[in-house]
Amino acid sequence: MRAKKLKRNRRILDACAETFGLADPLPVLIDSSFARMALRHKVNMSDQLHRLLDGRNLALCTTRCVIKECQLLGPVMAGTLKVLSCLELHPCHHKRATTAVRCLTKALRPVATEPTVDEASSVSASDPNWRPLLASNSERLRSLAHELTGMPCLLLEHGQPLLTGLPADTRRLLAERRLRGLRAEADEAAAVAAAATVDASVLKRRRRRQRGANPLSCLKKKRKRQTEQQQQKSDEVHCNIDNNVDLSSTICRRRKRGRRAGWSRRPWHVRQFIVEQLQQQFLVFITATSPMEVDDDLEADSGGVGGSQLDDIPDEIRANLLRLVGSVDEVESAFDAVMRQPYEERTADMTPLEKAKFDLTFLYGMNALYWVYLRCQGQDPSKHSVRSELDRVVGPMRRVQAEADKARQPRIDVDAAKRFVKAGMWRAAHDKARQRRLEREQAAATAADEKAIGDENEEANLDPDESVEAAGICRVPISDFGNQGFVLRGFLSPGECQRLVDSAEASGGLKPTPFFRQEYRSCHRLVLHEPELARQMFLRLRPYLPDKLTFNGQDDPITSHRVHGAPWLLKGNWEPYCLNPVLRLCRYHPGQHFSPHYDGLLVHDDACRSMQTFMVYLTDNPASDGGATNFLDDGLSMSSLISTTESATESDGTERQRMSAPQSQIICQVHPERGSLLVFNHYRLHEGERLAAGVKYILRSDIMYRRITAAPQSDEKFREALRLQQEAERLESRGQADEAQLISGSMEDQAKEEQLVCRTGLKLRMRLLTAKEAEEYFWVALMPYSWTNRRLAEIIATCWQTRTACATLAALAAWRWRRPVAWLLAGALAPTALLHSLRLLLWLISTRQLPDYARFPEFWCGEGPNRLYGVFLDSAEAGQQQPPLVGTVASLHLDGDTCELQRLGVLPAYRGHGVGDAVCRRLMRLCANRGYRRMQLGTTQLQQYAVDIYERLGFIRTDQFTSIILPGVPIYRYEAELSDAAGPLD
Ligand SMILES: O=C(O)CCC(=O)C(=O)O
Ligand SMILES: [Fe+2]
Repeated sequence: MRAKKLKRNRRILDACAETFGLADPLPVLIDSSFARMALRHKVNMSDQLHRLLDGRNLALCTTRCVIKECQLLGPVMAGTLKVLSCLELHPCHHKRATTAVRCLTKALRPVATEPTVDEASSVSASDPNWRPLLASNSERLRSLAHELTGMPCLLLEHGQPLLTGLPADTRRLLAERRLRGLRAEADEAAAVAAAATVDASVLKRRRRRQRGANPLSCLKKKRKRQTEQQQQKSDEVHCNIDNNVDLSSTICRRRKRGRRAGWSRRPWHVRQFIVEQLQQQFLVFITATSPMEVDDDLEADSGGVGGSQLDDIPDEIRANLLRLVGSVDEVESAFDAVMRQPYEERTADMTPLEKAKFDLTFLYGMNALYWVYLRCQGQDPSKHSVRSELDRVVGPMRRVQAEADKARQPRIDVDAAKRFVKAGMWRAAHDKARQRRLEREQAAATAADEKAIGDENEEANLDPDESVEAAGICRVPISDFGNQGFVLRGFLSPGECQRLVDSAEASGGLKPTPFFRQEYRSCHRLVLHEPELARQMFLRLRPYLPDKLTFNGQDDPITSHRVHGAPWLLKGNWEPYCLNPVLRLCRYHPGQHFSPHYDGLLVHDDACRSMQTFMVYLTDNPASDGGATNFLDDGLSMSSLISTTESATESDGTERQRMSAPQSQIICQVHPERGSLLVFNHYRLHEGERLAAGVKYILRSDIMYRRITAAPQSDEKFREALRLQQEAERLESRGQADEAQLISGSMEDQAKEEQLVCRTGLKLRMRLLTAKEAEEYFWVALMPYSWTNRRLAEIIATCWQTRTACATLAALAAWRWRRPVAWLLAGALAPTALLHSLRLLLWLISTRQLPDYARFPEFWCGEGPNRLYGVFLDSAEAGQQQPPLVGTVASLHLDGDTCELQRLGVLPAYRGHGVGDAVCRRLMRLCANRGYRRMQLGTTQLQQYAVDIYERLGFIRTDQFTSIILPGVPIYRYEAELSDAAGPLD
């Protein structure tokens, strides 16, 4: 028999002996299924079981009822009967034979071990340690035996006897015993501490004793010659871990053999080990800190330590202790949840990706726990081999995450796109062209010229015969937009437009846009990836685009060029170089529209980004049918747009709500003309007007620009900071908080700041706080409240103070001159004043009780993607060491893919510059990049500045109510979709 197997069996039996004590000889109850198998495979039961069970003395026995049942089964069981008859009889007390299962179940029950006088047997059932092993090939019986005895069982598999593992209850019992042992040790330490001063050496010795290789390591161990002392030390560690479990070899074996059936049991030991170690540290710490008693139910209650003892511990230590106990509990319950189900069962329904994620997370979790353990020991885990172990796991985790991310980007409807291509109606022209070229070649007429034309169009998707060049593209300006917006009439030929429309319809992929409310956008869309078509359209467009755009970094680029972006990132010359190959084909039916918006932009990096929208109308829609593209004045409040939300009954009888711009806000209109191209800078507020009749199709893309001059040297640091910050955010949003922390840590302080220019050219420094900074800046969180407070006070001053003063004066007058009118006046004013004081009081109380207010540090400083992210703004006056804080904004994780914008506040002196818009837009992008799809917020009618900002940014009011705190003041709930906000930070 293999040594490993023997070792395992020995460990199991030792554990049983430690938990229950084992009788000698060890009774083995054999049932007919086991005996039958033994007979079939010619197994000598006493010999083989003796060897299997580590050479222990065994007493093989059976019961009368088992034999009786065999007799009843007749000649089939004759051989088995013979085998069973050779065994000793365990007294089963059944005067009338019962079924073997019932009899064995009773025999296995510890209470059934009382001997009877009349039944002589060599099996000593009077022994209090009498706890038999069941030998049975019946699974049902074995699981019953596990429950009743807590002992492992024996079975025969392919003629080989096997010992099953320890039942879960026994393992738990064993762990408790060990924990109790540890407590006793800790109590001893307490006694020593009480007798003399704290014996620091105890702690010191413990700390040294635990040092050693990471038992969770999967790396190959370096063979070292151990000194006697080291050997002793490692023995101690192993005896602390578990007499029977060598964790490193366990994990290694798992890696080598894959996940066999026994795998799921192993991490239980790991968990037990870590939990024990943490608790042990905790106990030792408490006993060493003060000579007090440690409550026996330490881990049972919430705090873990009795109230009176808690009082003796200094505040800062107490909080840490309680957190430690709480964390240990959490760890335990998390592991329990995972371990409750066998591995195979738990992962049965998982996709390979989910399975890989589960495995890696588990591995990462175990190593992370060991990291915690080392920290508890006072060691620096970053210098320990657990560090390399964690690093090693992170690589595959990243790859798995990258795969998962891919799955989360179902932007292009691949099937529809394939059908679009397959339908090939718009490619027909290309095939036709090729055919003609071949014919022409064959005819060898005007070979050189024609071949040149043919080559040019070889891969063309656009129709060479319907060349718009011939018809002439006509450039038409829009208002005073200049190069920032114009129309190219006849950009696509009618045939090209029709083929695009037909192919889109044939693909069946035109669907409502996901994540958008119908009130906001009701048209249908097909997203395509067509690099060749994009390339050809760009070649046609290129002559009409400026050769370069120049940003000097001084002027306000947003007003002069109307593109999104920070000036320091835009500074320099840019040239148009391609169209975004991701094309969006939209269809409007009567009643459908697209509310006022700014188009999203595509940023590859700081040298390559989109700046202009490319939009071709594929249909003619006369002005009387609506459906124009309206350019809007964005200097006006968005609230006017919201207020024009209207409800209309469409021709099909459906009732539709729609947000649209009022006439007064429209600067100019472009009516759809088949084949016309509309080019305009992204940062132009516009809308797709409601279509009244007919069908409208458009094809949309983005014009990409790239840098032609080097980025300014001085901005190197900023770019690096931006890259690091994005990387940290990416990691953090994937739950790799530790790594994100490392990256954040490597960012220099100054580099963490970004420059932001607001609408009126005001430059600000914007800062994303780290958890640590957030803790330090905690007080800042109160600012928006104090502003609200001030605003409220202003309101109240106009009524409450004046009314109180009036009421007091009236009362004085009435008292002095005894005028009934004054009495009446005082009586009328006093209750209103009282009511307002009451309101103020209520507001103050509720402010302090707001859940997010109370838990603010927790949100700011908690790990993981649920954190609240804050952006703080300083004025960026040159040379100012400590620039004043001018505003805050933050975001709070709500649930799933929804977050909440909170604490937007801009000092009154800085309002009206577009600061609020800029930071909110930035926050929306940050949140969208983190995977949030929706952002909600709550505000009141009193905060008109904020309301305007939200509405400008596309937030839609979803609810309105009044609360007891501010009676009569409407409270609004707003919501915005973030799906278009995602993208690299610019
Ligand atoms: O349909 C229109 O006229 C406007 C469409 C639009 O703005 C867009 O798709 O982004
Ligand atoms: Fe648009």
